[in-house]
Amino acid sequence: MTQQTSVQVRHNFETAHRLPELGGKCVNLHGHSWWLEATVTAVAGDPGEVVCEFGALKIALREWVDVHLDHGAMLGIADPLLPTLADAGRVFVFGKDEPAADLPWPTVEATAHLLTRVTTAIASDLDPRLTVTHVRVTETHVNAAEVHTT
Ligand SMILES: Nc1nc2c(c(=O)[nH]1)N=C([C@H](O)[C@H](O)COP(=O)(O)OP(=O)(O)OP(=O)(O)O)CN2
Repeated sequence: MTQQTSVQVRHNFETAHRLPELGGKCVNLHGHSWWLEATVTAVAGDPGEVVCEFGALKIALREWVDVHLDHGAMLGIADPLLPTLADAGRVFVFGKDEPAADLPWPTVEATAHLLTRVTTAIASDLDPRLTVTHVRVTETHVNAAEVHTT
């Protein structure tokens, strides 16, 4: 029987986004208090073994989120507001900035995939045997997206 042990960390960020392709109220530039929950798994480790040290994982994850997203805006590359806002402060551009160059709009689903990639790179740097098995991104108290990897 293969056993897997996971650990989970959380981080929050205050970030605006705009989804003109969805229509309705999402065309307005608006902010959310986002939460990221990332689950990192060690495959077939010793049951007494530490999966990864929480501090190292959180420092790296918080740094990426805080430098790229926190108190900034997430916009799509095709957003007509981009030229106006690009030089006005922190703007993360979906459809352009890595690792979201293939994700055209900053939906909660795309944000979950972006943060899965970021967490995967960080976990891999800490220990190549780690995998990121679950990432949940919450944009409001009632809206969230999850990425599961197997
Ligand atoms: N599949 C998706 N649908 C929507 C997304 C998204 O990222 N993926 N995003 C939004 C908007 O960001 C919007 O802010 C949230 O929309 P909505 O839930 O409709 O609005 P409220 O937060 O005001 O929710 P209430 O339950 O009506 O209070 C929209 N859709």
